[in-house]
Amino acid sequence: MTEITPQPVRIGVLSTAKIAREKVVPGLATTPWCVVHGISSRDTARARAVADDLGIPKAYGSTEEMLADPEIEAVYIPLPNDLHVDAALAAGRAGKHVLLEKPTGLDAMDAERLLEFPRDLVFMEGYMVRQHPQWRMVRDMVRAGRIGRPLGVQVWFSYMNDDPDNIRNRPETGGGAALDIGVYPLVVSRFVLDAEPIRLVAALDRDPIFATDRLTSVLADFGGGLHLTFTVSTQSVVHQRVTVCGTEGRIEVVVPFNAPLGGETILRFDPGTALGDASAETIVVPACNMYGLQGELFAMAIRGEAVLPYGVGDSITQMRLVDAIFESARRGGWVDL
Ligand SMILES: NC(=O)C1=CN([C@@H]2O[C@H](COP(=O)(O)OP(=O)(O)OC[C@H]3O[C@@H](n4cnc5c(N)ncnc54)[C@H](OP(=O)(O)O)[C@@H]3O)[C@@H](O)[C@H]2O)C=CC1
Ligand SMILES: O=C1CO[C@H](CO)[C@@H](O)[C@@H]1O
Repeated sequence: MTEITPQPVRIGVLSTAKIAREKVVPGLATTPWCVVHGISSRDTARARAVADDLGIPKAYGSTEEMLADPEIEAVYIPLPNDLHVDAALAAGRAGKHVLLEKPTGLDAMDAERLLEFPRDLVFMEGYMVRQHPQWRMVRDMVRAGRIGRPLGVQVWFSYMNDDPDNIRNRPETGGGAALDIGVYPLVVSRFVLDAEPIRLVAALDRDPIFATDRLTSVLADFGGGLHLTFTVSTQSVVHQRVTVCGTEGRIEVVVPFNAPLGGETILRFDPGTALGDASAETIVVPACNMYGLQGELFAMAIRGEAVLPYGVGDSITQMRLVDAIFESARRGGWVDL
């Protein structure tokens, strides 16, 4: 049988962001479904230098220049969070499909503007964790009843970043723990539990200089005796771990969010018959590049070879949850969703 070679989707990368240079562009090179054809920057020389470095044919000195190029079919948007929605809408107006970095924008009102994104173009948000097989495995195990009746998800996710110039430490660029990483516990628990939170309560601590939330803890009630608890921090020892617990077992996701690219990852399944980790079984998840898998799904959807399970509606839901975190912290109580 002849194998059909896809016509690769020509993607333009909208900025020389660190995530683009270090992870997403190399990830996109792992799939035959797309090719990075151009990169733009506020600075033409920077775009050219990064293009040469990464083997990208075209470089542009502005977003507008790249969006005007008919050779670019789709764009990947790794801009500061406050620029996400405007850039996605501009790309849509130019007829380009969009892969938008998380979080969608600054808040739900910002995200709702994406309802104007053309329906005949593909829109995908870059929650790369949903493409990692380790999360598919966890969801399959939960669905198969391996942990009995699910009761809750517990998450810690933190890093140390005290650089005042970093977009994560600037309120005007959508900085802070909730927006940068609080979105991940929400997205993975909604993914593995196949359920939505009905209310939440949150506490947060703001950096006195940056004014961003640097330590944010949330209890989200999914109803029916199902809870998510998480803490995220931008100024803590680096750590990330997720435990999904049920009546008959628990699954620990050892590197849940920044899973190594091209390296194995580990899940631990523990039926809880002995204390500590004594009864835990180690499950090795084969190496993969989740940014490559994400780009492949995006490109396949553009070519009509895949249907995306999430669209703008899901992005708005995520941002409503983040809004509720801030509202709860402000009001000091439960917020119904
Ligand atoms: N999914 C994931 O794993 C990750 C996602 N992200 C997301 O990607 C996005 C970018 O993050 P990150 O790579 O850390 O950010 P960077 O600060 O490294 O990159 C942002 C880029 O945006 C461009 N830019 C345009 N206008 C501005 C402006 N006014 N201020 C600053 N930069 C501007 C700059 O590129 P230029 O100079 O070329 O114009 C800059 O390099 C964020 O939304 C973040 O949440 C980040 C890391 C991982
Ligand atoms: O989305 C992201 C992936 O994780 C990082 C933390 O380790 C974040 O800072 C980044 O924005």
